[in-house]
Amino acid sequence: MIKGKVIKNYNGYYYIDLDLPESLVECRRRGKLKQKILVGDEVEITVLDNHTGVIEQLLPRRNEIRRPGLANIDQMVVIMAAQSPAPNRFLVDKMLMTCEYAGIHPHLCLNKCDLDRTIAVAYRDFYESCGYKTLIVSAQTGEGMDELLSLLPHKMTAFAGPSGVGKSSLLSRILGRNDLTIGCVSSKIQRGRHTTRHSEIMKLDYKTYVVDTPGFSSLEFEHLDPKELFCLFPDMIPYFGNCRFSSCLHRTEPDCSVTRAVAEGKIKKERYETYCKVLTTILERKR
Ligand SMILES: Nc1nc2c(ncn2[C@@H]2O[C@H](COP(=O)(O)OP(=O)(O)OP(=O)(O)O)[C@@H](O)[C@H]2O)c(=O)[nH]1
Ligand SMILES: [Zn+2]
Repeated sequence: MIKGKVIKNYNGYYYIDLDLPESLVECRRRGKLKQKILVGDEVEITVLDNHTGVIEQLLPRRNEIRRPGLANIDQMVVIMAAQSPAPNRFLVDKMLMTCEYAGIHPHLCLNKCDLDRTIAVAYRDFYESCGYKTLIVSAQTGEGMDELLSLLPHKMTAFAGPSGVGKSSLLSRILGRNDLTIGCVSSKIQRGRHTTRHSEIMKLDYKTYVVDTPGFSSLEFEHLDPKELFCLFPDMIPYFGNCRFSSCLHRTEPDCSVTRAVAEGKIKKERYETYCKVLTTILERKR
């Protein structure tokens, strides 16, 4: 059996990249294999002839997201625009939290810096000080593209962001700079707004993949235990654990190490506000 990666799932066929030259194999799955297979999954296959085969086994997943279904994402680039549409800190926070929840390492990318550099720099300074790598780019002028490209080798990188921020434009630039070794063309990412979108991984180079995540938005956090919410804010974690009450949710409780850190400016007020806002939603839904 040979190991490969599912890069596309279409009409019951799985397209497996074996990471060899010219090695895209069209596979069916073995009937007894009951688990759902996602794009991004690592599998073991039997090759039947030149380019067809059978998936025999699903290998363990490192992480997964549901909408769209994708597995084994090494990093997520959360894209916002510096302008049109205007960025929104609460939305950025929620997307970062969604990545943290899924166990995916996020970076932030401010596109359209040609339209408003001041906003882009303000976002970068803010999120870099929260510990997130933040890039300033322009798909239009090409500024910052080298730094973005330097993040990609030997990883599977997913791109997410609200509509209109320039995901397709950035991906086209990324793909245009590289030879695609398998039959995926960049026109595939220029689909219309209302067509059915399925995730398809595009291969840039050896072990280097990019994937758009249409429909990936922030998680609804209603199923999260209120006590776990804190773990989704890596910048706040160092101040956690010294509260008087072990049940502390860090709002109005006395002698709380988190609210103290906010008052001392060690935790950013805006991040703490996101925490409180999401916590309120979780608590209301639990009622
Ligand atoms: N000024 C400027 N415009 C840009 C830039 N990147 C993208 N745009 C424009 O922004 C608009 C939206 O870009 P898309 O690449 O379609 O955005 P998207 O995020 O893929 O949008 P959806 O397909 O709706 O998810 C287009 O008109 C692009 O030409 C940029 O860096 N600067
Ligand atoms: Zn507390």
